[in-house]
Amino acid sequence: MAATDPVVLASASPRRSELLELAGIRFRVAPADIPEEPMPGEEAVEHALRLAEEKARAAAGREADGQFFIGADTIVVLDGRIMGKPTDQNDAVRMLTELSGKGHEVVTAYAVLDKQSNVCIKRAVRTQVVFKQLSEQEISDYVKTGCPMDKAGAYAIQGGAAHFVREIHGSYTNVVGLPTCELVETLHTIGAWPKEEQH
Ligand SMILES: Cc1cn([C@H]2C[C@H](O)[C@@H](COP(=O)(O)OP(=O)(O)OP(=O)(O)O)O2)c(=O)[nH]c1=O
Repeated sequence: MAATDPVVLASASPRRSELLELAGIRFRVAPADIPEEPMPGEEAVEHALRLAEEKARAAAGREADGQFFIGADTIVVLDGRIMGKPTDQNDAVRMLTELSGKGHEVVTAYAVLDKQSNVCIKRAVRTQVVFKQLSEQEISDYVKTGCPMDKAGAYAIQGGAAHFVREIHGSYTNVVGLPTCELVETLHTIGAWPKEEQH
């Protein structure tokens, strides 16, 4: 298989597709639906790395075509605790109330699997985010938009929660769902995306 074949993004996240498009990478989408509950005693970064690899391997196992598979997982970590997506609107209010006025970390792990050689490069990137103090009204208005429901930590930095963010240290795209600077480096390393294809 030629190294110029499109990579396969094992993700249903429209944000991840947009970020790959912006990076000029040729890809197609083959979502992987896997259970995302943390295992007992699993630490945050370990959890995200495991899910990223499982997503890449699930898509690779199912798809007849494709050599390089990208899986990713984004979580919000507050005081060492993992926040995934909210289960309902009350859960979203609870998460945003906890994040209000504090700093937290957004971890996105990705895995790039070469199906031919079974080489899998994994990496977790951390971004520090500080929220301003949020009022009950701000939280309730934001949750009513429905935007938090499919987002880790119940917020989208690229959407209606942009003005909640007082500080960000590290990769912005990592918070949105893929650390594209690091991912592009990994795609070069594994031979999935030759430099001459860059836009
Ligand atoms: C913190 C934050 C998360 N998110 C999103 C990125 C991810 O799509 C989502 C975290 O859920 P994930 O389980 O990482 O991804 P997903 O279920 O959307 O897609 P898939 O598993 O198929 O790859 O939260 C934002 O869009 N903006 C943000 O500011």
